[in-house]
Amino acid sequence: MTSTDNSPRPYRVPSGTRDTRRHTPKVEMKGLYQRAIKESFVKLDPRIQVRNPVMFVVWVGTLVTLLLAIDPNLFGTLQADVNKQRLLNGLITFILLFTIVFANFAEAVAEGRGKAQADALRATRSDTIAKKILPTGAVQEVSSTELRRGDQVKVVAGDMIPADGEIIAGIGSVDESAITGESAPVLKQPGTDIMSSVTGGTRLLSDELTLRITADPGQGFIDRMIALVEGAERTKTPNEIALTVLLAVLTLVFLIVVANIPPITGYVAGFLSTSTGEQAAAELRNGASVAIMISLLVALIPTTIGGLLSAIGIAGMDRVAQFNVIATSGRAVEACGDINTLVLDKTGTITLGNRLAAEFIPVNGHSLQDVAQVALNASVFDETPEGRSIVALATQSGATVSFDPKLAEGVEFSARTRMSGTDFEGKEIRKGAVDAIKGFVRSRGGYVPNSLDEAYERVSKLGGTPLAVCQNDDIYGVIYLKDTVKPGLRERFDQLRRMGVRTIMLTGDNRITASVIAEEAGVDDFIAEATPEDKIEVIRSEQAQGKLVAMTGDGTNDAPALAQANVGLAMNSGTQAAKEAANMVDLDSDPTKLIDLVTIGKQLLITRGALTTFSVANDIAKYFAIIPTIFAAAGIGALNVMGLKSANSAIISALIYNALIILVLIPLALKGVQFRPLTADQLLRRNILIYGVGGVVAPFIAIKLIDVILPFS
Ligand SMILES: Nc1ncnc2c1ncn2[C@@H]1O[C@H](COP(=O)(O)OP(=O)(O)OP(=O)(O)O)[C@@H](O)[C@H]1O
Ligand SMILES: [K+]
Ligand SMILES: [Mg+2]
Repeated sequence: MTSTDNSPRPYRVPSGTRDTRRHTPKVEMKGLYQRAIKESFVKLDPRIQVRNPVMFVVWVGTLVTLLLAIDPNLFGTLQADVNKQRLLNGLITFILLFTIVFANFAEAVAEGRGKAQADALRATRSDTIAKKILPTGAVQEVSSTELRRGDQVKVVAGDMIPADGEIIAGIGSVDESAITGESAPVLKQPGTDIMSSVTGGTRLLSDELTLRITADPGQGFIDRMIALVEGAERTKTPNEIALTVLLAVLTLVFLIVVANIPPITGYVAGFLSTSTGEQAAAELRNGASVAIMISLLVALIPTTIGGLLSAIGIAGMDRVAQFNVIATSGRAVEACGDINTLVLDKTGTITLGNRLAAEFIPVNGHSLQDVAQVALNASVFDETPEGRSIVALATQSGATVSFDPKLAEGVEFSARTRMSGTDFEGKEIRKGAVDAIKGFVRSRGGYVPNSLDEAYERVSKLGGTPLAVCQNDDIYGVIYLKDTVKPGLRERFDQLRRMGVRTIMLTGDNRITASVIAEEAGVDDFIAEATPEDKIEVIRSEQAQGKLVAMTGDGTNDAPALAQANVGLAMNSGTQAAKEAANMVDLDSDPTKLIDLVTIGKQLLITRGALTTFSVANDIAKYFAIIPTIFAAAGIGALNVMGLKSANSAIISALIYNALIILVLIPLALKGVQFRPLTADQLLRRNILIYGVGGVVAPFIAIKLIDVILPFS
């Protein structure tokens, strides 16, 4: 028989700290910045700029100031030195151009990592020769691009797996480092939900597999990954659209404000020319020239957030990818940040998942040897890790299979019956959930001894899974399947609670076991004896209360629930059905990663909120810094609280600050603001305090400094 050493659910014990769980990017960072600098200029294309209303206003403004640098009197004669005006307008054009270039650079750097990753992936996707199995049974060598969904192929050790597929025969170890970056080989085998699917572009290291192809050319997992990391499918999320609309409205408001300044200054200048003199009036009219008004407009509209918005979104998806999770959309990543309820299954998610047989407990007057014997007979065909561990323990206890397996028939485990077993010579041998076996025995006129409940309670109170074993109507005993709660989970659930996320454990196991494990792991709630239908029902009822639900799963019977959840995280080791239903796939098959994803999603939302707050606060501060200086130039000095040198110096300083702040904030946009596990309300208050107040103060200080440094009079 197979040994139980190979636990098919790979699990790395979480260290609690994030960085060891994070994968170092597999991409070459060298050249990324050079490429981004080049891209920053390519992105000046108006067809790209027009997608971002705020930056497009800057783009149009740059064009107009460029024309004004060539002919300063384009919109009417100014009473000023033409060469001086030309120089000033040229300088403004230059700063505006770099405002756009810096914003482009932010986006290009954010995209760069994905592009490099896509190139690395593309290299693995080269055409390979596949051994196609013809209907006659003969094997024909064809190009992998000729394979279609439903074809069968043979793969031998050393071969590249030609396309995504489901194993129908054979067991083998696969090197999946091309997609996961993890060099340890992964054992693959058919039958069970777990580990039966393989990905095109990975390599078979040992043995031989027969596959059924599940994806047409260009539709495979790696193709999808390339499209995703490259951002080909990146569309604005609903949140991003809402924010873009808000920013466009703000831009319009400032456009109206700025457009009203020249009439006002013109009116005031009229007075000045008769009272103070013609010189002051001219100063004021020049101060409200078209080039200056464009500069003012750019300084006031939310260019900081407008320039960084897409970089923040791309970086969020990238952070998810660095955790080895493939998200199908930016929307899925954002949804993680809004999650209220996290649904986790017990076995393999909360516990280590290698439920191994630890003990046989006889009941009903049977001997230990009898239980081992019947348990072995019941498990001969059971390929689940539980089944194989029972075979191993029974064999250790000296039991041997007492019939010819060729004459017997296996009864596969199903989550609905919660039983599995063997039929031979008219005997029905079963093992399964205690309730299920009780029902089975009673329906055959059998009797349920009290000692069964004692054994059942003993195992359950230890947090173990009790399986009852019977032959026909006779209950033999209980198998104690031992499982361990993963270390460090309590802290992670506490953290989620502080973020306002409720955790629910779902299990097919009995109530006592469920409550013991729930207590030990520190989840908020649990549901025991859950059928696959119950899983969807739980998600639906949470959603009916207006909550956003996330769930992890790996089995085919998890697929409907994964599709129903707002965030469905499928394990890469799981079935194709689960992976297709989910909107995220974890390449490491570590279900607790959902906790990291919630953190990443929240951080994405907070980063966007923080930088929006900062940007708008900045613009308000700039308004009060610049407007008074324009009037001060005409001798209305009381308004110039900041004591800036001149109207021109104030404008240029503000513009330089406006461009540089984008560059300065790129690292923050890409890395995300510092994250604390707090509720949304607490985070909002914290953000307004730091980024709102900071956003008002920063420009005053920075503009004053630049003004002092600038060689203007
Ligand atoms: N191989 C098996 N043979 C017979 N019975 C089993 C087997 N595996 C599990 N059972 C019984 O069926 C119940 C449901 O198992 P299943 O693994 O489907 O649970 P689940 O719904 O996925 O929840 P979880 O994985 O969180 O425990 C188990 O609690 C156990 O009593
Ligand atoms: K601005
Ligand atoms: Mg399960």
